[in-house]
Amino acid sequence: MTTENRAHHLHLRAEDVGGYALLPNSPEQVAPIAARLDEPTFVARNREFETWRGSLAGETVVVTSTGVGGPSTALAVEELAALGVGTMIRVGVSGSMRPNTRNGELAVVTGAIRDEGTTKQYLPVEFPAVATTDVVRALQEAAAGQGVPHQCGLVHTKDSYYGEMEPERMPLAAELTERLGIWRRGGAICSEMETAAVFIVGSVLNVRTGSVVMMWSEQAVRDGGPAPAVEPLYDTAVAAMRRLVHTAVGAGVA
Ligand SMILES: O=P(O)(O)O[C@H]1O[C@H](CO)[C@@H](O)[C@H]1O
Ligand SMILES: O=c1cc[nH]c(=O)[nH]1
Repeated sequence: MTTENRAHHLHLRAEDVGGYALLPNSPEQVAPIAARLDEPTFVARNREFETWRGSLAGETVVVTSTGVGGPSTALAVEELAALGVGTMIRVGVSGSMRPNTRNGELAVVTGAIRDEGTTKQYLPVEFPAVATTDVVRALQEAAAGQGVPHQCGLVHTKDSYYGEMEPERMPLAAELTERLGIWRRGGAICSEMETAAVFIVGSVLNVRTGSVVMMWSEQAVRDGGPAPAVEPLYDTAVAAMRRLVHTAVGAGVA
């Protein structure tokens, strides 16, 4: 905490947050997600961390950007948890690892392959990075309820975007390519850069966590074509959070 009782990196105070957080990656994604909450208000910005606050069924929900990758995501989860947030959902974009995935399909993530460095400073690799069951269920029900095509499964979390996109360019080309093949054969459905940190830091701090990521099809990634529309992703994440809030306050799901 800073001298003004603000979290060191997020610049938030305990009274700024409630029990729930949605975690996109980029500051530009925060306001559009917060616009789906009641009474969205800008709260703070420092470095890559921008936070807006709103509410669902009268409960405070914050939307905070995590920045790219494990280190900054771990900071965000740590500081939000210290301020009292107990439920967090990552909301992002990923590259599909399955040939028949449609461009823009969602992945409701059940677990993450820890092919990154941050979480190894929390728990040994034998410890699984898994989502919390009721958050997974809320995300599945929200996607189904909105008619959004989705798959449920494992995500690959890595540190090097270009190591995934252009492994052949790297000195470690053979190893990177082999490992990507291994994750595919093991059943990974897509690849991104933050979910393992959300799940592992969440486990250590006793936070409920989930992750929903939109998948670029392999062809769209290869073509560098336009990104699929993110509205179904944002709608699904907010609808899932609404379900979790309604369950907690004992109201029916709207
Ligand atoms: O679309 P977002 O959520 O930023 O996430 C994906 O895109 C970034 C790389 O371009 C990585 O952070 C990866 O996880
Ligand atoms: O393929 C992709 C697309 C988005 N983000 C990633 O990390 N990988």
